[in-house]
Amino acid sequence: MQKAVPGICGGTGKGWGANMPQKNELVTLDIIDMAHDGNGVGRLDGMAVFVPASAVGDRLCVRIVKVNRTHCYGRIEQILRPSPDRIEPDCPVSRRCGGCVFRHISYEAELRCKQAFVQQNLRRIGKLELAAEPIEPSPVTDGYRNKAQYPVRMQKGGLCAGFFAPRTHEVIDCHTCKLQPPVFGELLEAVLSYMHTYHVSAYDESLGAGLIRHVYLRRGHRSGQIMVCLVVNGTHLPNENALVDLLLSRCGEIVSILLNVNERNTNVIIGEHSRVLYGKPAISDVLCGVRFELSAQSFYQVNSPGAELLYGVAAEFAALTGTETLLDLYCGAGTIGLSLAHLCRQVIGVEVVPQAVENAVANAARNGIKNARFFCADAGQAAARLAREGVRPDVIVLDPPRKGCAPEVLDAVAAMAPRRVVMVSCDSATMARDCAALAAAGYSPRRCRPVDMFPRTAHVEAVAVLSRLKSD
Ligand SMILES: C[S@@+](CC[C@H](N)C(=O)[O-])C[C@H]1O[C@@H](n2cnc3c(N)ncnc32)[C@H](O)[C@@H]1O
Repeated sequence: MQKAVPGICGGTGKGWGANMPQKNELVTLDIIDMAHDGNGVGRLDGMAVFVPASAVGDRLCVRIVKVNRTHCYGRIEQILRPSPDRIEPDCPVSRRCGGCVFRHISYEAELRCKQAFVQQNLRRIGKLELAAEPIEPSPVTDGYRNKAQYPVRMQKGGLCAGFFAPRTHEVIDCHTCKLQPPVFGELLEAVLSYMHTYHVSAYDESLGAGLIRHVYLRRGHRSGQIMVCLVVNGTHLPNENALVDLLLSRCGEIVSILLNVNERNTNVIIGEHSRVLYGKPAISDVLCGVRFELSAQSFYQVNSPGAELLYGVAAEFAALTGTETLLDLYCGAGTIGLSLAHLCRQVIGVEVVPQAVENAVANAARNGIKNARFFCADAGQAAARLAREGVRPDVIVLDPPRKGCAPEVLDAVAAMAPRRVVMVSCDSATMARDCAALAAAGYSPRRCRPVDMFPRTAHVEAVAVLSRLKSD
């Protein structure tokens, strides 16, 4: 336990003993670990204190800002002795926007944290005795995002656009983000200037009124093609031609300008229907040597050089020989399956978003890939149906959203008895849980390797492979 140090951080000097820390008290704290959301962790009488923007090795004067029964939260008042991992943060809003929780430590230190997060999840959640292989660093750590979704709101009498502050719908006004290419900031400012000129309103979620909700931008990393999609609480915008002319005058890489209609009271950003204001309904990009068409609704990994690494690890773990049937569940626009199609006999892809499936089908055709077919269905229902129909894939790739696989998906996967299951996941906690469920169903987790797809943020991707214990 660290006692408050009188004089240094203005603490009371009292020993904590069995006393609970009190809100607003100042304590001296050594940071000894990192939590999965990027907060540093210190201990007061065994009670965990979570401190944003701290680093292992820091000695801090911390103000207690929230006390719960088992843990509390603190805010740095003074750094008494800095961690050797510390660097000067290079973003003025990183603390407030909550995206880049690691801007204050070196990338090497961030990678060590992420390696430990994945390892802890395998052990604590999955109860798996599997050593995570060394993390693959991202080839790029800034400007890597190929997609941005800026909320637009009226705040304090002015137009604001940027990012939601953590756990709120308060918009942090920020037009440039180090994780995004600079052209995204220029396009956002063009939209705001159009809104000023033509008095176009921003969405007000408390009233369900106002027009522009989000500015959604996507840029093909290899192709350079840009999509500008305005998510609108309505079907039309004033002076649409002026908006198009302004955007095109600011950026020569735009191939698609869309008006996406979202009139629902929902946190889901993109609505179902889009109208083309200029160019094409989709952009294209090249990933792993395959050209992909991408609509606004289609999932596409946000860090393209990182995605090539990720898919490379998935390919290594899938160990295809050319004879296999590969089932790609949660396939998005078909990126994993199509990048592996030349290594197997056939690919079956399943995805729930219709526009992504349309993209996947078109992507197979435009790349001359004839051994891939795609279904629009819920992964659980499709897997159960394929299992009932006697489809026996040799390898199944699972790349679910953050919440992981539904139990019925894992049951159907086990019923199809593939030789190997490759799990690709952006949440190693749910991945560990799902690996444990497959282990209970007769699969042995063999390897796991983290891949850092999201530098400077708390997120990390991981790939695992499990093989069937019983061969029949
Ligand atoms: C993490 S993304 C992976 C997509 C693709 N494998 C890739 O790397 O681009 C997860 C995908 O699962 C889809 N999805 C979410 N829930 C689903 C469900 N219940 N059934 C099928 N697909 C689902 C999402 O639309 C998204 O495309």
